Amino acid sequence: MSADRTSSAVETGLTHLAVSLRGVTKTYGNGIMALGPFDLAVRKGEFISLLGPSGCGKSTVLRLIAELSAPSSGIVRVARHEGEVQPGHGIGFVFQEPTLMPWASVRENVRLPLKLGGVPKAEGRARADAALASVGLADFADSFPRELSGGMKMRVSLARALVTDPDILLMDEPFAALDEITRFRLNNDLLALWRALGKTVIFVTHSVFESVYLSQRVVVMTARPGRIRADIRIETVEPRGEGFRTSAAYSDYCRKVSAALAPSYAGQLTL
Ligand SMILES: Nc1ncnc2c1ncn2[C@@H]1O[C@H](COP(=O)(O)OP(=O)(O)OP(=O)(O)O)[C@@H](O)[C@H]1O
Repeated sequence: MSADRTSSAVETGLTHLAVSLRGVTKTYGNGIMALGPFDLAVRKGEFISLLGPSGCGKSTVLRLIAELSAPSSGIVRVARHEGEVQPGHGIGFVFQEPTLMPWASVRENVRLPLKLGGVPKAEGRARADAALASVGLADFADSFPRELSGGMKMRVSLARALVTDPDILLMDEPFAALDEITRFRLNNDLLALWRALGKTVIFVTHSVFESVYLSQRVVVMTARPGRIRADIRIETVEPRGEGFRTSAAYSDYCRKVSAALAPSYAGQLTL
């Protein structure tokens, strides 16, 4: 079966949902069964994290949603705007590596998706500058990637994903390579952006702490083939900030998520 994608949210039956995966499996050409059966429903505007052991299929889930890969069985549905025709159009993807073009300015890196989409240059530059401003890099549009820190490069990557104004942001371990202070700052900035822009975010991470801090729901997966082991709602006073990181509720959620991730280690987690 192939992904089921039609041109409007009403037709896909996804009135309140941004993404729906039902009975989805994925077996790669080499015979590895990466996923499933896997079921997931993500509400519009929701921030969820996928957490699970290495190789359990987290990136595979993102690739299926972005239509970079087709399911072996089951149905993948993604809500679309009326009139949206190109696959992946309403989706922004951020990877662990910023993958910037070293020869191009920051502005031109961010403008790339618009350039590929045929948006006129002046409009593209204005939109790239606005996206850069939204991630705090208004003053770096004319810089080159080699002049930026790791955290700033990741901000550029985020701006490039946001520049097309996607409804859904897929983030595959975006902050894993950054030092902890930079990571915490980017966590807070991402939350502020999410609150301001109302995007649906599906965030892959290996970090229990990061998943609990960021998400409204943490979806814990089993080892390959990945299935859902636990779906844990994180409820706290919003907007959450640094106070949440040091709260008893945060520690309790981290323990709960760790217990779901690796039941045998749960008792050893000290915070
Ligand atoms: N294109 C591919 N061809 C063959 N096997 C693949 C392909 N992509 C992924 N796999 C395999 O499928 C499994 C799931 O991979 P995936 O990258 O989705 O896991 P993951 O949970 O994101 O892993 P990690 O946490 O290590 O990044 C792994 O065993 C991987 O080796």
